[in-house]
Amino acid sequence: MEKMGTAEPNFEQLFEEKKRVRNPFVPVGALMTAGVLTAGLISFRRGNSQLGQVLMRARVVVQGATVALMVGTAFYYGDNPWKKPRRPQTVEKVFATNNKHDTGNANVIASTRSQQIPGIIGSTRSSEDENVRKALVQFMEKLSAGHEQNDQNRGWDISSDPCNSTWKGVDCLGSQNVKRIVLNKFNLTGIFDAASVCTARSLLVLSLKENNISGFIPDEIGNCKRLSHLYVGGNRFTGDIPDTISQLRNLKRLDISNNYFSGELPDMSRIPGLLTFFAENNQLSGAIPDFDFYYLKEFSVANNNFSGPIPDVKNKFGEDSFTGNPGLCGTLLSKACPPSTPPPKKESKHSSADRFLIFSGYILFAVVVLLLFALYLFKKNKSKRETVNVVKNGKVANESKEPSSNSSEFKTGGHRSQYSITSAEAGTTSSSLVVLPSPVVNDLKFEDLLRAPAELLGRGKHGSLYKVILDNATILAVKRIKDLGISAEELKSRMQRIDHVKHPRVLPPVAFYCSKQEKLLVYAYQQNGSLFKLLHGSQNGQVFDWGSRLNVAASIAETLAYMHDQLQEDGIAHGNLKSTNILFNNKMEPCISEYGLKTDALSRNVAYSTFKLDVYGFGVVLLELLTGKLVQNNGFDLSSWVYSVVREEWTAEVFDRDLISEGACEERMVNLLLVALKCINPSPNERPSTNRISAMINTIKEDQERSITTEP
Ligand SMILES: Nc1ncnc2c1ncn2[C@@H]1O[C@H](COP(=O)(O)OP(=O)(O)OP(=O)(O)O)[C@@H](O)[C@H]1O
Repeated sequence: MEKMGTAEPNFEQLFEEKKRVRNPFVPVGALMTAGVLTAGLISFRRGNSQLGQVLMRARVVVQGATVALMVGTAFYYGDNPWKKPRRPQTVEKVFATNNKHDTGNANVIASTRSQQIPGIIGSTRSSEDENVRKALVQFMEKLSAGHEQNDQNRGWDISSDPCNSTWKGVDCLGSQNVKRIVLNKFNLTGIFDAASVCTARSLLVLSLKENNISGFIPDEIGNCKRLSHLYVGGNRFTGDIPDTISQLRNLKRLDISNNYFSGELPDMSRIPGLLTFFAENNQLSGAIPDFDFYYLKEFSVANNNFSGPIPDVKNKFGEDSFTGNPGLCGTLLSKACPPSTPPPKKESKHSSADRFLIFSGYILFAVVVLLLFALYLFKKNKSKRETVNVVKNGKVANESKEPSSNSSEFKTGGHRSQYSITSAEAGTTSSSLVVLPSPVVNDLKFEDLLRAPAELLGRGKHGSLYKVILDNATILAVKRIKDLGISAEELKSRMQRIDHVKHPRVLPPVAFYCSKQEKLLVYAYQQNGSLFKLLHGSQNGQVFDWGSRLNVAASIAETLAYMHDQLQEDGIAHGNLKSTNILFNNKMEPCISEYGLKTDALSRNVAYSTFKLDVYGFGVVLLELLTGKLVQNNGFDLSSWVYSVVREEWTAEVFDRDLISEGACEERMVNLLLVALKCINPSPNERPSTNRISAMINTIKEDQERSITTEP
């Protein structure tokens, strides 16, 4: 069930725009300055000295500043006049029409993207094509600068179609858009015009290995949003690796080895699912930044100038990956790190103006917090005087003697009645809240939950879900379960078992509460929403492409297989797997939520069938990914529709039209469909194990990867 609740960011914001700025305190600082100054001015002008009214006014102004802040932040994520280019722009922007693609303006991007879908807007599509062609020719001219033998640019000619002719190194992989550019050992001696090449927004693979290309990698590389493979190893690149590289959320393989890159690496942990990182033989320095070592398969930073401790590589990489960095220490290199030396600090890359804004941001932030705190104390005192807490039939209600506009403003728990628990219960059972070890909350009290305002997000068949904001601004999702049917002790051991198994892609409960009247499960709130929302919510013209869907399928299959393996003996399956229970964490990685809530798996037979139910649920998720259609009636409607279409041999009709327009490979989609059909087999015994499913999907993924990396 997907309804109500706060508006979630759209796909574009999540995947692309959101990460453009590293420090939001720059706009925050400036806007708060404006807000607080305006507050002061208003109060001063009206000559009002009553603390309450001044505070009230400040509050209004702060709210205004917050709105301005949101607008300002959106503005900042686009073309922000404060955001000065960090590094010299090596490539001038040539085509005015293309420049608008680089503005970061979501609307412009959305409209230009829709133009890329063949057949939607015919005439704009051809002018778009022409722009891409021009930009690509420009890219090649700059790459091959000064080489006579490169004339005719290896068939890269504005008058011909890159997908239909003789453009060397270009491949559209059966679609109408450029997907792969492989120019390895082309004796290229020019510079890398990322702004131009990234005009081809469908580009998945860019390989420039073993040439003599020099200069920087320009910031505009961040515009190649769909890039999954970037190989620039074996050139003469200099300068630092641009921060924008960490905006390439689809990047799987990155090779920058054997160049002259220097400076510090950006935060690579922001690229979820990076499989390869080769940076050996450069002059990179500073600490090795965070990587998602859980997923990395190949990694080397050997022969650079890195310093500080080697991060936890989860036993996946050995000494070879780190040798040749005299400043590095750690057990891998048999060189103990000095206990008191903190890891070298990253030097701030902000300009002094930025630093000033950040600093004033912090100060003003503190001032605003103090003001709000004073306001809070003032209101608390006031309400003590004016409000009587009346307990009726065990429910708490607020009754104001003198209802006023001011007092009503402070009844923030407007939705609270839906969530509130009898005061008698609150008073006697607070010790029953079990808080599991987690970085999300460490000292959560039952009273904190009761006190916090709650917003109903949805009412599913297993209960209701509330978004709860604690006093310290931590946001939680509290599931109020109906008919749990097990004792507090059983729930406790089940939750602790799930927590103990720990998989980074399973959202563990952070706390739970179980009494006769109430069963609550508390999770960290995931701002990025669910797979359901991504597939069926408003995407504002954004693309959830085949590669991303396949990654979600593979990742969930792998996670489910692990959980089933670990919890087989305990008989704990998920029990209610569906797209609303697949949530995206802050790195946009898909995570399984509400694992183990279905609690009727008590006998071996029932447990077995619950595991098979998970397989069915996963099959329906696969069908949703492939068809883009809504699930109703527990997936039964969707699976019977798919069966009927497949039986009549209209297989292509099954697939989401967005996938077809994107040019996704039909053979691989059919293969995934076959896996889905196996999973939804009406006979549970015929359904494959999750290990088998994961292996089958990985084969499709490898096949996909091979197809885009194989050189033409
Ligand atoms: N931890 C969370 N953070 C953010 N959103 C969440 C979280 N857990 C669930 N949601 C979302 O809140 C909405 C309501 O969740 P709820 O679990 O009530 O729905 P459901 O999965 O359809 O119900 P049920 O699990 O009872 O069948 C869903 O859209 C779900 O994706």
